[in-house]
Amino acid sequence: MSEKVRVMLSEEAVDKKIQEIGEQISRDYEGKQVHLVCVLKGGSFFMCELAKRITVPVSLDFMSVSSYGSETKSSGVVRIVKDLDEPLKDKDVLVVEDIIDSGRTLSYLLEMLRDRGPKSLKLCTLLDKPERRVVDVHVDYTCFQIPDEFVVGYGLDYDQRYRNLPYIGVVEFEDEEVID
Ligand SMILES: O=P(O)(O)OC[C@H]1O[C@H](OP(=O)(O)OP(=O)(O)O)[C@H](O)[C@@H]1O
Ligand code: HPA
Ligand SMILES: [Mg+2]
Repeated sequence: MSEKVRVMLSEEAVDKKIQEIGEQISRDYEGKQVHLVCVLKGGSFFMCELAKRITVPVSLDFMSVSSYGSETKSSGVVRIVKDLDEPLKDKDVLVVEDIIDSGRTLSYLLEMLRDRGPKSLKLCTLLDKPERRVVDVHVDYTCFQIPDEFVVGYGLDYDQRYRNLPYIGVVEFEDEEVID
């Protein structure tokens, strides 16, 4: 089997939308400092691009939770692999994710972060696959709603590969040509 990636959202389309969302966040948080919480690894590319486009003061922190392993669907088990360095008490926290799929990861995470006493807690995602939702999650900022296809690029992986693609694509599998 060989793989190729079909483009779903071009680099230009993604960049343009991140700029728009960055401007919207800058307006909504005017006069405040926004504390971005990146969910590793998937959220890292989006978080960096988004942070560059926010014009109010920004601070950053990172956490890592694991729910998928090398599978293409959620196991439903969410495990904290790396916790945040800083407390969230009285901060205006914006969680930054690459994708909301079943909603299991974020519903678990938001509940846990809310217990830490942030002044406000909002969620921003690059991609949302509403058809796949199993657990309800309120998303404050969504760049793109996409159909139920397994996507890669801009931080999203297939078995840890393709995160570095500067666009969103779909991996297509093809049979190798048989050479005799
Ligand atoms: O809505 P859900 O069904 O819970 O799926 C979304 C989560 O799954 C992926 O992370 P993954 O656990 O694969 O880790 P990664 O970010 O390191 O790739 C993705 O980055 C989201 O965090
Ligand atoms: O479509 C996806 N691609 C990569 N990782 C994911 N995690 C949940 N959904 C996806
Ligand atoms: Mg992943």
